This record gives sequence, C-alpha cells and structure tokens, in this order.
Amino acid sequence: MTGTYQPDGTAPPALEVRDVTVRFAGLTALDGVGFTVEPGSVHALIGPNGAGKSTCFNVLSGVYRATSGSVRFGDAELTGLPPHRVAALGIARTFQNIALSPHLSVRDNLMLGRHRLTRAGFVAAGLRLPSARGEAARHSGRVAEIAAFAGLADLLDCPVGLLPYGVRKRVELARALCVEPRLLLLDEPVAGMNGGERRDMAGLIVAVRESLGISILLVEHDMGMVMRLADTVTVLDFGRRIATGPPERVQDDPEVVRAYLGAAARDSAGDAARGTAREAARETGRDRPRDGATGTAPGVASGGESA
Ligand SMILES: Nc1ncnc2c1ncn2[C@@H]1O[C@H](COP(=O)(O)OP(=O)(O)OP(=O)(O)O)[C@@H](O)[C@H]1O
Repeated sequence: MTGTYQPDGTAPPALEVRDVTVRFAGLTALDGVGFTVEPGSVHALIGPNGAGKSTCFNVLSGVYRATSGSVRFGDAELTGLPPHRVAALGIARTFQNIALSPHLSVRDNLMLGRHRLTRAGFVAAGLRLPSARGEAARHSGRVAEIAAFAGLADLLDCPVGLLPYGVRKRVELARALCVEPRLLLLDEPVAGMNGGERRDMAGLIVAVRESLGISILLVEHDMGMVMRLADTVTVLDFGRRIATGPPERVQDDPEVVRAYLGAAARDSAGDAARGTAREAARETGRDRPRDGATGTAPGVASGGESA
C-alpha cells in the first residue's frame, strides 16, 4: 500500500445512536440501543448470533427505519433517510456477502463507487463531451490512487470474479473509499478469510484509520480482530446493549462473558464458545496486565455511555 491517497473531505463528525428501537411484528430486534462512534475512531459492534448487529447496521445505512430513537451524524439526523441520502452524507458501507460485479474489472467496480460524485449528465457522458471526458479522467485518477492505497494497483484491469476471495473483499473496501466517506460501516470484513488475508485486511483497516482519519464502525465475529483493531467495543445481546468500553475492559465484563457462554450453550456446535471474548483475549495477549496493571481493569460502562 502507498501513502499517496489523501481524503477529500473534512474531519468526520461523531455518529450518535440514541435509544434506537426496531420492532418486526412481535419481535424487538433492537431495544433502546445507544452508543457514540467518536471521530476518527474504530468502534466494534459485537454480540452473539441474533443480537441485532445487522439490524443496527441496516438502520444506520437507511435500509431499515427505526421504530423509535435517533441517529445523528454531526448536525444531520439520519433516521428515516433512504440509503442514497445517507451515502450522500459521507457514510459508506460494505456487506457480509461481497456485492461487486464479477464480470467488471477492478477499475470499473471502483468507478461505480464514484457514481454519486459524478456531475456530468447522462447525455454529456454519452456524447463524450469535453466536460464529461475531463470529469471521467479526474475520477479515473482518483480511483487509481485509492486502488494503490488498497494494494490493488496492479489489478485494476483484472475482472473481479477472477480474484481470490480476500482480494475481492479489499476491492469492496476500496469501492467504499471511492465514495469519499467520513464514516465506514464494515460488515464482517474478515469473514471467511484465511490467516494471510485477515492480516492484509487488518492492515488496510488500520491504514484507513491512521492515514485517512475516517471513522469506522465494524461488525465482526473474529474477536482477535476486534481486540486488536477497536478503540471501543459495544456489545449487544437480544437487542439490548449490555456493555460499551475499551476492548480490554469489555472482555472481562461479567455480563458479556455470560452472554457469550449463554449463546454457546444454545449452540450445540459450540462455535460461539470458541469465540468468547475471554478466549479471544488470550489469543491476542490482551488479557495480560499492561502498563504495570495487576489485574482486570474495572469500569466497563455496562448499560451506560462511553466517553
Ligand atoms: N427483516 C426482518 N424481519 C423479521 N425479523 C428480523 C428481520 N431482520 C432481523 N430479524 C430478527 O431480528 C433479530 C436480530 O437479527 P440480526 O440479523 O440483526 O442479528 P445479528 O446480531 O446481526 O445476527 P448474526 O450475527 O447471526 O448476523 C433476530 O431475531 C432476527 O431473526
């Protein structure tokens, strides 16, 4: 990856989720959930299966309308806006399942990400008028910069469908960057990846945050990744927020451990058990005392608000 790509936009504002409830018929998928994604931070949304993470993402990106509550991005109220209006505020999203056009090249997929920013009209573009050609050249240059940033510079002409899974996931993230976002919503960015692919994606997420200052909200089941990347973790269980705080505190929160163990007991395959916050901490070494601390740090904001 190169450091040549700079964001166009201003610093991101905070994303403030307040008391959001979503009901589907008789089921309450989100129950008064609130948290804040601080500007330029990486915030992880975790929880056992069915906890409400995807529902929350769908509310934030305008796919679902909250039954009640508010989501503010700076001065803008997002509640009730359709997805294209949310995107226009500088909020871009990737999906659990790759949503790229496999027959198109990496370049063309990234150009699709520029669509919202394209000013030349349909007729001008169709007639290849100079104004449209100039604009296309500018977007093409920007796409090349973003591709280089994401380690895709040599693959611009390759059809996406021919690329390995982990690289396609990076193309998807690069396409989200092409929207010039101030907030990125990443839905399980390393799901289904092997170890090397996970490391590459983690490196890209760190670069996005450190080089570009873009805020990131991610849903992820890979607890090692969450513990390494996130500044703040919000934990959902049965649609309720049960904890918000720094990863090393959340992993020791008794309610969080209970929620994951409860999910493991419900899951006969035991997948959730392998992903308990505590075990993830052991994998990453973040349960070891740091800075001379001698034990578990107290003070997870259980049911309260993060800084
Ligand atoms: N469109 C919908 N209609 C009805 N119920 C829904 C709908 N979407 C989600 N649900 C229900 O809402 C609850 C929360 O689901 P959600 O998909 O948000 O959980 P999740 O934390 O993302 O789970 P996973 O980790 O398995 O993806 C579940 O009980 C789910 O069945």
